[in-house]
Amino acid sequence: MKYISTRGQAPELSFEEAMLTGLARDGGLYVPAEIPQMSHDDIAALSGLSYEETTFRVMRPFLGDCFTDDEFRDIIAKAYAGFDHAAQAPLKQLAPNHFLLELFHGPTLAFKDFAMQLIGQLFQSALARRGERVTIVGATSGDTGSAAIEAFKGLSNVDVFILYPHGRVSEVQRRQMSTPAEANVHALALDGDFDECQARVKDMFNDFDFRDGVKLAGVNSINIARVLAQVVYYFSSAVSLGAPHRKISFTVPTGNFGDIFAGYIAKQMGLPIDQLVVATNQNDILHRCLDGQGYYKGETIPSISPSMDIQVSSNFERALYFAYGRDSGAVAQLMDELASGGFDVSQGALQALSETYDSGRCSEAETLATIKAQLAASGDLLCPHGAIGVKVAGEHRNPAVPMVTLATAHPAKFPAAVKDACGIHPPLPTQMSDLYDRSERVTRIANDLTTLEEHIRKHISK
Ligand SMILES: Cc1ncc(COP(=O)(O)O)c(C=O)c1O
Ligand SMILES: N[C@@H](CCOP(=O)(O)O)C(=O)O
Repeated sequence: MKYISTRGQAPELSFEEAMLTGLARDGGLYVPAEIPQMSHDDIAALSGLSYEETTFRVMRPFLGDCFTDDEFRDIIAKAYAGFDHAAQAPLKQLAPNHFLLELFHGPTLAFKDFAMQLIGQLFQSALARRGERVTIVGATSGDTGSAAIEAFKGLSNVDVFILYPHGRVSEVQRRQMSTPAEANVHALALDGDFDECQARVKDMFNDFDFRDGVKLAGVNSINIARVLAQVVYYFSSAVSLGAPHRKISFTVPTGNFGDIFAGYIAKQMGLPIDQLVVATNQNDILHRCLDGQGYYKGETIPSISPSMDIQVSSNFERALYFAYGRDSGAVAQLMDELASGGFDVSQGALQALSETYDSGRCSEAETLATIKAQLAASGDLLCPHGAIGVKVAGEHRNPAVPMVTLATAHPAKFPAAVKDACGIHPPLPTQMSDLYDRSERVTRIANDLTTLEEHIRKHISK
């Protein structure tokens, strides 16, 4: 199994190499050269299996010969042992044929734990075998950072630096990043927005002296292993609702496009997905683009769903790569145009995108109203991101096809917005009930590449 860059100018890599590399050296993103197929019978055979066994069967073909079956099973078992629900990703019925996929039962209460816990184990195993160490640098609008810190804290062969936009994450998200005491994890509050955090991370990858000097690795969804781990819950949820014998639709609260792109891969593998609906907040660049208005960056407006306050949606590059028929030259050209403001999508590619994705947008007022209405209707308390999914799903779904909306975070991560919506202050689960009492360790830092690189060089373990 080989991985190739969306921009076509970087070496082909194995799964393990792609995972440890992060961004391709031509600035592109790795994708599988071929997408493994699961037959109708392979999918039917997932029925009744544990989440761990489903992970093994869905992900195994992507790994090639990088890990043995026994190693991979052991890694999966460790990754999902800390989830607080026996089903890891349980489904709840919200309304007839509308289901909520709860992805917030991991240690940091967001869907990021599914991939991050797994790649934390994969990194440890690969680095120990190779006798190597890496410096992980990540950008976060709140959830990737906390999940990465949780997964990698205390490891001797990894230093982790997480850039988050100062003042633009929830207090719970910030504290999850700033309170771990382990010396190998570092929360950096950048003077800028998420897009600037992500741009500086990509700048560091594109500065080869720095990249090679500190042995840079990435755990954002630029890392294909992150996305592949997220493919699994599309299979587990669809099968428990009757796939492959019937079609299932999904609505995904979307920002950096990693989660919904995992749904696209599941569909390409053979999962009978009817609709894949992109749900955006007021930062609706993806919705406008899928609506045929081109991909043009605007100002990011802070919202009550801060994790989705994104204009430069990194994985959209992967979606474009497939929509342009794997034309890496065309993708490279679009990404050049994006650097100077934006681009129009060709008619053919737009047609391909619209055959795969539907999209909708949810305003701030609609998000609040959905939290309140869902609580009244079914007793379920949604986080603002999940609420955006529920609202957009309601507008797009075909009532004859089961719709699964992804609940990407626990409401307790965004208590102020939830309280505003319905008057309830969702309590933190007991394992983190003292989060507000723990002391914080954050470095405020300028949005400047040289300053960041100096800071990282100075603080990596020697
Ligand atoms: C809670 C939450 N919901 C939705 C998203 C959007 O997911 P993606 O960036 O994979 O589109 C994020 C951020 O990634 C998030 O943290
Ligand atoms: N919403 C994300 C943004 C980064 O996304 P990623 O999937 O590329 O890591 C966050 O919470 O940080």
